[in-house]
Amino acid sequence: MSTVALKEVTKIWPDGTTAVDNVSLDVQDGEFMVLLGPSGCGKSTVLRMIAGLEDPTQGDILLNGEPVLELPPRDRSIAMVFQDFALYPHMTVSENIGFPLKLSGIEPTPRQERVDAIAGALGIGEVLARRPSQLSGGQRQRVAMGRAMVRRPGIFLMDEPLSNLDSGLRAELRAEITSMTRELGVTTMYVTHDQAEALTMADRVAIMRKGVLQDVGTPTEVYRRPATLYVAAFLGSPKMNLLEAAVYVHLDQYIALSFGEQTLYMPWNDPRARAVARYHGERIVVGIRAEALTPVTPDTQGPVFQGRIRFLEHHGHESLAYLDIGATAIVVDEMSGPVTETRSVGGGFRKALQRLAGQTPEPVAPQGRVGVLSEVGKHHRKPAELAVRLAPYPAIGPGHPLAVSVRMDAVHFFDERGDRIDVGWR
Ligand SMILES: Nc1ncnc2c1ncn2[C@@H]1O[C@H](COP(=O)(O)OP(=O)(O)OP(=O)(O)O)[C@@H](O)[C@H]1O
Repeated sequence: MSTVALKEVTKIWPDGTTAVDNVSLDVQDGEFMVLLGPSGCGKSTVLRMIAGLEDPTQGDILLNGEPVLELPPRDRSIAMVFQDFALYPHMTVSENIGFPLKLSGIEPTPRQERVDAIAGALGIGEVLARRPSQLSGGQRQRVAMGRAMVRRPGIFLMDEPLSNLDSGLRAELRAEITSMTRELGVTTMYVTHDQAEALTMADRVAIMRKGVLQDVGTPTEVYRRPATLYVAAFLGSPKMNLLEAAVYVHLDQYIALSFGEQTLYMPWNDPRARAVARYHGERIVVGIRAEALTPVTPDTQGPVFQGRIRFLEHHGHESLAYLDIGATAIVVDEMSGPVTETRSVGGGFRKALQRLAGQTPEPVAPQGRVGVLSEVGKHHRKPAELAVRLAPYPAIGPGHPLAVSVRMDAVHFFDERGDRIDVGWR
């Protein structure tokens, strides 16, 4: 059995950089856990601390339930593969893979049997007699993995092992790595900044930003129900549409979400209504993926945006239309956090709120809190270009009006800090 547990682990470098900030994470026996996040978010530091190559500043690391911070790397039953792996150039593939076994004193015959088995599993059985210089990049990476796996470690750590390979080979090796680790039942932690890699390979994904763990879940969970605005913005292609909306509650009837020129209504019996109602008179971020938008005829009733196509992108199997709907988009900056807006849009919302307030006998637009989003979140704003999926090469083009219906049950809500509003949602 091999499990990994990080307990409130923090790593602060001597220059004061906080690379990992209070991260707690449990990896189950045999699980394939992917650490996902942009460059510099602390993924490699997490792996290196588990391997024993760095010490945490605070917190504890447990392997199989036992604290290991006092254990040197060689006693942790861990194998690690990096992006920049080094093979011994003067040794054959077979000797490279078998080298760790030789070091531990395993006799030539059982050693060769294990080398042959792992080389077969990795599809490099034919090149065992070659030297590294006679291999392709993909074959070399397989040899590096073979060398790491041959000692049958309890835990396998991989740090962007495919990033030097071309995209075809990456896809091929992805499938091989996951099937190999599952077959061997080895607990794996895999670092990548590539969301496609994460979503296709992982049993669970842990998403990091600036040292902070943002979300942990199965690929379906983090994609369908992102815990934070950051995760919502990071996952998916095209990116989730993130629109700023003013919330106005008509008690026991519905909640109006005003996007400036257009309004969507959430019925009061929607399970998320009470959570969203707490933001009455405030601005929130509404996330809508392209797949939750369906082109409809302009006179369609219900939750519909009326827009005009600003531009089209053709992707062969589909086209993406980007619609101007008179709304404001929130742009989450991946690395440095949300940045200050460059264009004032507060007036639009205030007007919208006033308009909404006019519809009710008791106007309540708490001005003090309207604007919190720009002050606290400091998100970057721009006119929204609503991404909508269309059939390939549609007959309509830029300037054409287009109405899209919104699947309200697939809409996400985030507060000004970027936290999901409907808690207890998974
Ligand atoms: N030895 C070091 N001394 C000081 N700062 C460091 C050191 N190693 C890493 N850092 C910093 O710690 C932060 C996290 O780095 P880390 O390598 O863990 O990120 P990462 O998510 O793995 O990035 P990448 O995908 O680019 O490898 C970064 O700000 C990095 O500059």
